Amino acid sequence: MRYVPCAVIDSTLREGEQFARASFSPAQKIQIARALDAFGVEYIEVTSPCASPQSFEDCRAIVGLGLRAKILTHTRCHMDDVQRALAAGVDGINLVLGTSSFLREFSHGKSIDAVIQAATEVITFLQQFPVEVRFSCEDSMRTSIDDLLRVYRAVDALGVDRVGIADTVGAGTPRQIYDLVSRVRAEVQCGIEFHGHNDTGCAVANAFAAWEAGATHIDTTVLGIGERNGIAPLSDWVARLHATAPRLTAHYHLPGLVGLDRLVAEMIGLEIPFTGCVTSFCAFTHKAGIHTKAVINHPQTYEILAPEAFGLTREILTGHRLTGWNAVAARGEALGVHLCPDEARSVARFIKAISDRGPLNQDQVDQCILTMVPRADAHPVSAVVAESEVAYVHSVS
Ligand SMILES: CC(=O)SCCNC(=O)CCNC(=O)[C@H](O)C(C)(C)COP(=O)(O)OP(=O)(O)OC[C@H]1O[C@@H](n2cnc3c(N)ncnc32)[C@H](O)[C@@H]1OP(=O)(O)O
Ligand SMILES: O=C(O)CCC(=O)C(=O)O
Ligand SMILES: [Zn+2]
Repeated sequence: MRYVPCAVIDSTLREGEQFARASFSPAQKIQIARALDAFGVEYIEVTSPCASPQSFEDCRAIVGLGLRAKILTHTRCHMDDVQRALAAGVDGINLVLGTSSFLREFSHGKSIDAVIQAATEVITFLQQFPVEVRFSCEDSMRTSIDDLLRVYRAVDALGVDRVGIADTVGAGTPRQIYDLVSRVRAEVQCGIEFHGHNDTGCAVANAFAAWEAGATHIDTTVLGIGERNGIAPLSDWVARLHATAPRLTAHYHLPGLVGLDRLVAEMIGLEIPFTGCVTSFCAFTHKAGIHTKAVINHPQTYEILAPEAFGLTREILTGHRLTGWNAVAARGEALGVHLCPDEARSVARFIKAISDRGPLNQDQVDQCILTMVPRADAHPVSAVVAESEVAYVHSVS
């Protein structure tokens, strides 16, 4: 299958600012924008300059950095908002207007005809300016397909650069997203941006399905931060794409991902989630003996991504009751100690027995190997683990 490229629109500085714990200072926004640009995202979306006086200043300051990434801002479909966006000097404006009956009734009160009228007024006005224009139907997944296609056809005919499909409440399944994007793909000439929330755990899968169906742009945020529990995390999206088509991630500075996640995690005062595909502390950590034996022989047995591609290294844990002699022997080699299989088995049995009382750290495991191996033949530790030995190993810090 031939995969087509897909641009990332990173919205850490817009959707991410809507995260409960986010409140970025101007300096932090600039740090994030520079780090995203160094990583190589194609677009950076920032909060509407209408949100507050500082939001306008921050938007202008980010535009003024002269980054390679295009700077977009996200505004309501309203003349005042887009005029403010133009004044901030952005490269593009991501217009949004809700089309589901929920939002038409309880948010802005407009009919679909009125939505198209508002879109026409704003998009026509923007065409005098050298800015990219995208029009998104907020809550697309809960909008009737007829209404949705009417709006997309109308704005496509007006010449927008992209339409946006927004799964605003994470309602969609990958199959539904695939079907919807395919329908839209068949109707419009312009690009298609997908923005998917993670309320039901499908954000990355849905983004992937959108791309497979013809979406040209995918929205992400660092760590997935956003309203409620957020959207597709940049690292996870890149991991997914890299595993499928590494040539499509070749232009990104992949080793920059972990620094980006750490930067934002520190700013919001949270840990990088252990579920993070690339950047979690355990993304490349192998534990159980069956796994570690095979990984030592050939990492791809239990790795779909190579940690080296992301500037990271794999870790083999040996100090626990699930360990195996192959992992112990490999650790011995790393310490410059050659263990024959029987010696490694003896040490592994010893580690298993004592780690039934709790895991050992690396120093403790190394002490087991270094202190027991010379004795392994003479006093196999297979039979009984002496209390004194247990105490000794536990006391090694
Ligand atoms: C799903 C999403 O994440 S969409 C993006 C969300 N982003 C934001 O909300 C940005 C931050 N927001 C803000 O700073 C403020 O809400 C502002 C400046 C945009 C508007 O503030 P206010 O004028 O005080 O209005 P408020 O926030 O109470 O309500 C939103 C207004 O926008 C209207 N509105 C909502 N969506 C849209 C839209 N897409 N296009 C045009 N108008 C809209 C609502 O009907 C309401 O209008 P009203 O003033 O006639 O009641
Ligand atoms: O503009 C868009 O496409 C998305 C807006 C948004 O954040 C959402 O609908 O969740
Ligand atoms: Zn959103």
